[in-house]
Amino acid sequence: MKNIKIQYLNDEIKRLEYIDGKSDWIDLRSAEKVELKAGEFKLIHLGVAMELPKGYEAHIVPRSSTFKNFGIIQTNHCGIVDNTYCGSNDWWFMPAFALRDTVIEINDRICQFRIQENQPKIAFNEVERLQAEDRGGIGSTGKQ
Ligand SMILES: O=c1ccn([C@H]2C[C@H](O)[C@@H](COP(=O)(O)OP(=O)(O)OP(=O)(O)O)O2)c(=O)[nH]1
Repeated sequence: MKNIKIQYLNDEIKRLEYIDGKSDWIDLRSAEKVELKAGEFKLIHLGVAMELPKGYEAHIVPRSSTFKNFGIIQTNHCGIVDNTYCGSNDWWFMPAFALRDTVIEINDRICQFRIQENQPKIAFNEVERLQAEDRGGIGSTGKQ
């Protein structure tokens, strides 16, 4: 079990819930009423800021139903919340692009997140030519 310090924007925001035994992804809600026209972009306030456990980051993705419900896509596809994004002004946002006119109400569940351990430290060792057997590049296994 990990404990996460969390700050909410106001009392109106429904509190986050970890639902044991279902999906371990946690739904995030819009903290504002958002009206977007087709083709508009907005960083939608998610109403939370968190101090993630040491050595963890968070990944934010849309819910599967988000496009059907709201006609928006998350422009960064997967948002990464770094461990250092942990202070009182470090609010979480969903960067959203509307493909149709849409209205998102306060507390609508628009995306989801989970925490994940940081990768190990990495050193890049440059070589002239890799010696491992190659796969023939992208698309080499065909269509079916
Ligand atoms: O969907 C997202 C993605 C990121 N963030 C926050 C957490 C993250 O730690 C910070 C910066 O994200 P990132 O490093 O991906 O963005 P950047 O464009 O490189 O901004 P910065 O200059 O702040 O690093 O923004 C969100 O709230 N939502």
